[in-house]
Amino acid sequence: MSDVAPLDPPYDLTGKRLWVAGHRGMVGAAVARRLASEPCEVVTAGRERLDLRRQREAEDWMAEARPHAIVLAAATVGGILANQSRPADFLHDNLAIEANVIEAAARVGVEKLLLLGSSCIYPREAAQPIREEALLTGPLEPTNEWYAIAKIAGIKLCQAYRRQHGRDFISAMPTNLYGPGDNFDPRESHVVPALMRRMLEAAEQGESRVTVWGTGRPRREFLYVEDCADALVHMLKYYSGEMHLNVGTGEDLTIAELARLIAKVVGFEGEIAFDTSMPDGTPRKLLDVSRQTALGWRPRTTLEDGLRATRDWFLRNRDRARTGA
Ligand SMILES: NC(=O)C1=CN([C@@H]2O[C@H](COP(=O)(O)OP(=O)(O)OC[C@H]3O[C@@H](n4cnc5c(N)ncnc54)[C@H](OP(=O)(O)O)[C@@H]3O)[C@@H](O)[C@H]2O)C=CC1
Ligand SMILES: C[C@H]1O[C@H](OP(=O)(O)OP(=O)(O)OC[C@H]2O[C@@H](n3cnc4c(=O)[nH]c(N)nc43)[C@H](O)[C@@H]2O)[C@@H](O)[C@@H](O)C1=O
Repeated sequence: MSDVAPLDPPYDLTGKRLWVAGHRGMVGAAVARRLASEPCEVVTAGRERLDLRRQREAEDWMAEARPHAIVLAAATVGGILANQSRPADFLHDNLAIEANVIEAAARVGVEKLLLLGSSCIYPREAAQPIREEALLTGPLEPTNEWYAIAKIAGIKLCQAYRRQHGRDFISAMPTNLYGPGDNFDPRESHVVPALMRRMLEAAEQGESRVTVWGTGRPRREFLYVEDCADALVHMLKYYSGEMHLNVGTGEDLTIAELARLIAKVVGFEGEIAFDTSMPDGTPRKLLDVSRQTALGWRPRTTLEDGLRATRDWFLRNRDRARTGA
């Protein structure tokens, strides 16, 4: 038995103004696409006008836009190497964005706010599958502790504003995501876009070998971003509570298995080598998705189908995808 049940009646999006913060990013763009089929208005502002690390800019925008609800998908985001090499950016930027948006939202009386966290908030050695209660029960994974601390602070801000000011601010902890709009820059990216691009280019150039970072033994769970966006909209409508909620598939695989699947999807037939001088990161982070299931949501896209759709998006959008070029 789960301790969550869908809100009845749900939070009604009809006629509401929803601000998607981070609408040009992979998740924010998918949320904006998903909201197009809801009876609400989506408002957005680009970073050139609104840098959410600046409190004044966040406050001025909130006073002007007056959203009823917010999906906070703006963040400094990156894969294992980006996290390791830019600890100050990952800690400072994310703390500042969360604090500024949440405080400004509370001031103007925003009805509902959904904060995006990440499965890296959990202890490195958490029991698998990871239940929400594992938060703050042990040491974090060193490669991403800076980012994790900021995301944990975000969860706590939502809880604190709920307790002190009665705000319906909730938080979602998605597993590793991938899909259209992902970052394909090799130093910044997560594993799916990194390997997809490396293997596509190797196949195109007739290379016989690609290198995968680490031992290939860590296990990861991957959720297609369009499914994630659907889960987030479901949460907005059907969830209210202090507890952060896991968002995932409940299934994982090793990085070596993922590499073989990506090779199949992009048509790379050469050798897959492992560079063990690169970090493995967390050995495993499989989410327990019982609460998500109890809320009435489950994912639709298989990993192989999602990888095919991501490949097709990348091939169609090479000129505008983030590649670090
Ligand atoms: N990708 C993943 O695997 C996972 C992501 N998440 C979470 O989902 C959320 C979105 O991630 P994702 O879409 O992958 O990341 P992206 O890097 O694709 O998008 C991040 C977005 O945030 C915006 N942004 C960053 N800094 C600022 C700032 N200072 N002011 C205003 N806007 C800013 C970016 O704007 P611009 O376009 O101008 O750069 C961009 O639109 C994050 O909170 C992340 O933690 C959670 C689990 C896994
Ligand atoms: C979503 C999550 O993302 C980050 O954590 P992570 O799960 O470790 O993310 P990752 O996708 O970068 O790596 C997954 C695994 O894959 C291996 N791997 C192989 N080859 C490549 C490769 O070429 N690039 C990358 N990036 N990883 C590779 C890599 O060594 C690791 O074992 C957090 O920092 C944090 O930001 C967070 O929340």
